Amino acid sequence: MIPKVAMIGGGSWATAIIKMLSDNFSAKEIYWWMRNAEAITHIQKYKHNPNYLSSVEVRIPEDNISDDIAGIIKKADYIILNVPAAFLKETLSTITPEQLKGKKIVSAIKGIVPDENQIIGEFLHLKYNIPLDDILVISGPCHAEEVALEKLSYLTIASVNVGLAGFFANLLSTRYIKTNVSDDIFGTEYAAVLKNIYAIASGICHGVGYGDNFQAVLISNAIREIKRFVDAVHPITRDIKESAYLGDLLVTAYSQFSRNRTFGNMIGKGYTVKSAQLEMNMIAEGYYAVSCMHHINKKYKVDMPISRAVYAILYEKHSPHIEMRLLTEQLN
Ligand SMILES: NC(=O)c1ccc[n+]([C@@H]2O[C@H](COP(=O)([O-])OP(=O)(O)OC[C@H]3O[C@@H](n4cnc5c(N)ncnc54)[C@H](O)[C@@H]3O)[C@@H](O)[C@H]2O)c1
Ligand SMILES: O=P(O)(O)OC[C@H](O)CO
Repeated sequence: MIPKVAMIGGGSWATAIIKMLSDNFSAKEIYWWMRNAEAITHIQKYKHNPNYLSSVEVRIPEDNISDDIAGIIKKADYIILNVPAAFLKETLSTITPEQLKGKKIVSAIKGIVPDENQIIGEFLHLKYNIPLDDILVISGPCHAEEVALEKLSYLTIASVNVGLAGFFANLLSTRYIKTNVSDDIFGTEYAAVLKNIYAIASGICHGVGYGDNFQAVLISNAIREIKRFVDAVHPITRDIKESAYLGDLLVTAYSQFSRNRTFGNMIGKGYTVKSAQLEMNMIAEGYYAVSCMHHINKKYKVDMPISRAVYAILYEKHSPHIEMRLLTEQLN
């Protein structure tokens, strides 16, 4: 049977994954939901997303693109969730567990559901009764902008059902996309959430004037912070140096394309949170994630000085200069 894959979300990562699915040679039907009706009309007419990665040619049938989320979900057996975590509940607000029953749900989101303080897999399992065996996670290191340029990139597909992860990985592989499979769904998700926070820290440091030497210290402390946290939440044997953990942290903390780093840089340079957000047409997930992590870590009590400093700057209005100066005393 030909797999039917639906993309939920119209941003840059959604556009990049649509490109991968289209460039992959195996037979499949692709459906695409986005909330912006004007963008849909534009894509149907001109074959390009007007708002994100507009150089990417969209080669799916016009009728397969719609703003009717229930209709799109009904047609597909693989549903890729790809809106920022802050909007996931709102996006799925009209969808019932019954409508998702029997479908494989793939999270391309790197964030935490606000209020629930749950990673996406947990949220899908608890709120929509999706069996863990039917949940998959797509992780990087991979930036949408480089996918658009067909720069060689590696993805990790995680699921407790590694056979399913392997099958789905084969739908994404192309000349420029290589895929790995992992069974560490919780560690992969949490590491992806945390690295956005450390990329904000990296941007703040750059913004207040620290150089590459200190940034290297910050990031080597950040990977240890990630390891402490994922080991506390889901203690299995894992190599934190694998690309899905360390690689994802490095690309987000150093890349010119990173929204989180760009956002942090603006905060370091003195922008308020609101003005930095207005300046960017894109979402820095780490801003929302650091607040959720602050609450989640009340339970685990893991030592996370970098995450705590970012929270203090973004949510308690502490001075980036002072907070980063205090942080330097805690790193090694
Ligand atoms: N861009 C990347 O390179 C990349 C890579 C890996 C993972 N991700 C993850 O993919 C997810 C989607 O991010 P993105 O990069 O595509 O986002 P983006 O910043 O490119 O686009 C923003 C998206 O948010 C949507 N949006 C904005 N306001 C909304 C609202 N009120 N309600 C519903 N939707 C709204 C927009 O329609 C658009 O789809 C995030 O979790 C991100 O961490 C992104
Ligand atoms: O790299 P950023 O900061 O654009 O974040 C988006 C995704 O989380 C990348 O993995």
